[in-house]
Amino acid sequence: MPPILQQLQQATKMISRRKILLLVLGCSTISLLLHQGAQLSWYPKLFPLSCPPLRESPPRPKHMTVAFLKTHKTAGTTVQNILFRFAERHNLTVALPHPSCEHQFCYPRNFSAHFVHPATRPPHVLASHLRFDRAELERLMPPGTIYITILREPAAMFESLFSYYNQYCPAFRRVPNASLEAFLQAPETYYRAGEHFAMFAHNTLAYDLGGDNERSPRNDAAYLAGLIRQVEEVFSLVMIAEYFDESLVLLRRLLAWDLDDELREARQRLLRHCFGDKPVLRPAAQIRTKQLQPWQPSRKVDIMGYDLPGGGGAGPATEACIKLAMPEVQYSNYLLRKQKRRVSARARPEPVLDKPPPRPIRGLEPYGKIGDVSLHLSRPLQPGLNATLRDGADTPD
Ligand SMILES: Nc1ncnc2c1ncn2[C@@H]1O[C@H](COP(=O)(O)OS(=O)(=O)O)[C@@H](OP(=O)(O)O)[C@H]1O
Repeated sequence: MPPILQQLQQATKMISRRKILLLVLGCSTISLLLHQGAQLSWYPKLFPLSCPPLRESPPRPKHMTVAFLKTHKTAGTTVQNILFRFAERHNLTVALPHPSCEHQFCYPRNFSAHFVHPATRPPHVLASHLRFDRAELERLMPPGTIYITILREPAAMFESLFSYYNQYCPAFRRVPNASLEAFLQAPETYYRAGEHFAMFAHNTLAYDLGGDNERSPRNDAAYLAGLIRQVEEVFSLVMIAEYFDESLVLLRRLLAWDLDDELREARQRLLRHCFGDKPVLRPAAQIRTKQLQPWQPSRKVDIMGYDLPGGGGAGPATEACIKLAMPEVQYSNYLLRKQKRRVSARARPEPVLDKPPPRPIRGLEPYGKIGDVSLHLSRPLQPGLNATLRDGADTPD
């Protein structure tokens, strides 16, 4: 090949190598800018391509109809307390058991709408223990109700059931020295299917969810798969006790409730004004404030709680603390009394007055006084308002 041609070939090779090198450099720079550009202060000026800031979507309205299936020993009381207090604050009706059903809607019977106290129907919120029955709950709750439940890792849950229902469940009562180890070594020695409260010793979660706790997944995998499918179909959220905080975040989002501030405020008030910075756990017998004594499943099991310093004493500050800290059984009773009064106030006919009432004096006590409201308000009272105001100042039994 003539030398000129050889030189030309070499020059072409050099140019292509340079081109490839430049191309590679160019690509790397663009890629670096695209991936790291956000951290470089000059990036937005060079590439004004970033998306416009997302416009904040308007807040969703709070969802006000909720049925929470409170399963046993799964941290459900905490959720129930949140729901009860939310309901009271928003003047919602809470479905509560008829007194003959105690505080668990006649558990272990299948839930029936007949178990609900008439003064608490139709409800917005339901959050007490019951055995799930979809058709009956749908008969009771308004259309559009969101269903929620909570589960817990079964071994921890069983341990909790064993100690709590030790004297309640016959299978546990038979175990010598109330020993969990002895029970676990030979459960069939102590367990009799079909006995009252037998479900606390065998597949409690399946039973609470309305399933058959005697069907073993080992012999009947299809049954269990079907039950799980039903649960997934009905419940919009299945909370998990081991992920309680995360579950609360999901609950709050699902219902569009703004719980953060309320929970933080309640906690601070409890610590600062009610129990002090280091609340002391006490056995129920040592809790002098009756409304704060937790419910005891038997004399042999001591469920602990908290007491107000000096047993509380009278006054609005004590009442506010009691309302915040009251365990669920007393709180259910308190809500029931309040809702019964609301219903009877609604049913009461307006009094027929011979003489018209004295004209209200404008400018005098514009906000009225609890217990003396009707004299000083410039507008006539709505039926039931007197009762509502008094309810706010009510002290539970
Ligand atoms: N936030 C949170 N996270 C995880 N675990 C929690 C929480 N709150 C309560 N608990 C534990 O739940 C057990 C009580 O459950 P319940 O409230 O459902 O009990 S009950 O069925 O109403 O009696 C009970 O379990 P044990 O202590 O193992 O008995 C509580 O300690």
